[in-house]
Amino acid sequence: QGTRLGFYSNSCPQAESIVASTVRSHFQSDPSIAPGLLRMHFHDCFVRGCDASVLLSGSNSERTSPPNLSLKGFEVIDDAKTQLEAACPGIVSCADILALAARDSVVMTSGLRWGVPTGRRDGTVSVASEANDLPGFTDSIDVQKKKFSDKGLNTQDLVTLVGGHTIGTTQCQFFSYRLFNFTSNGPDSSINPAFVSQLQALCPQNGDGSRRVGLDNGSPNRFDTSFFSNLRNGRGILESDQKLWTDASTRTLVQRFLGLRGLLGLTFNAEFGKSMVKMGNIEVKTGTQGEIRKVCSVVN
Ligand code: HEM
Ligand SMILES: [Ca+2]
Ligand SMILES: [Ca+2]
Repeated sequence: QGTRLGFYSNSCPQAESIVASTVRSHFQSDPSIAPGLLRMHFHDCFVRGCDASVLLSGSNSERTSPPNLSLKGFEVIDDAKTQLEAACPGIVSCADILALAARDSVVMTSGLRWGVPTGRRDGTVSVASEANDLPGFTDSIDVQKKKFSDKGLNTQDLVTLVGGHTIGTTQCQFFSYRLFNFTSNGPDSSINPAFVSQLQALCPQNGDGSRRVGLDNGSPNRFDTSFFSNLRNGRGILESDQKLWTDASTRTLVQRFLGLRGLLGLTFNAEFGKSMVKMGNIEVKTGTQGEIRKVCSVVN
């Protein structure tokens, strides 16, 4: 693939521990950085590969595109980078810092640890319109599958990785349209009726669209299978999430994560690491491609 475990073991042996301690200390003062960093790595990898293009600032950069406006955790990456430049100048890429920080974020929320292959190099281009490669919350399962397969990820990777919504929050504006006049008969019928009223109370019509609600209403701070149980119970928050249950082709995978009788079980936390390694290798730059940025928000 071009990346490998322990790429920095000789050139910067403290690299992984510096990232881990930085993530831990920020997490202790603000736990919301864990879902923030996981989502940021996904948004990086789906646009020009995992090359830290998402971190570049500028008037027409990816950061200015709608799905990236609510990304969180840039200051964590900058903090880790500052420490790494002091310890091993010019060695550790921003793309690797982000990949490691995403893994450490899952560990902080009680997920299973996986080894992150490293050796990514940083890109020099970031274009807002390319964020179109990212899936949207109204996308059908066919479109979600297509956007993942375009990046070399299969249907199992899709269901597994969207399971990242077991932590973190969404703003009301991304799902409140499901609660009121979704059809002429009212709310989206795939939402459990008892849950509709709870969500209406959290996100009233004409209320503050930037208010935040847990994507996994059962355990928003814990990396577990509760997100998949919710889908089974009509308690998915995003339209795209609930469709993983309403569509037969992805429902079986959700059922396998839930260990439902008669199906070959799949262990979510173990599969998550495997799919993250695949996602983390999307179109990576290695060797002499790209550069090692000195500051993660600007090219050298
Ligand atoms: C069909 C694919 C996906 C769609 C449509 C989607 C959409 C969204 C949306 C709309 C939000 C709310 C953003 C906000 O309100 O700020 C969100 C949050 C989040 N997404 Fe996804 N997502 C998808 C896949 C993924 C994947 C593959 C991962 C990670 C592996 C991921 C990780 C997260 C996390 C952790 C959050 C919470 C962010 C926070 O609390 O700051 N998502 N996603
Ligand atoms: Ca990228
Ligand atoms: Ca959870």
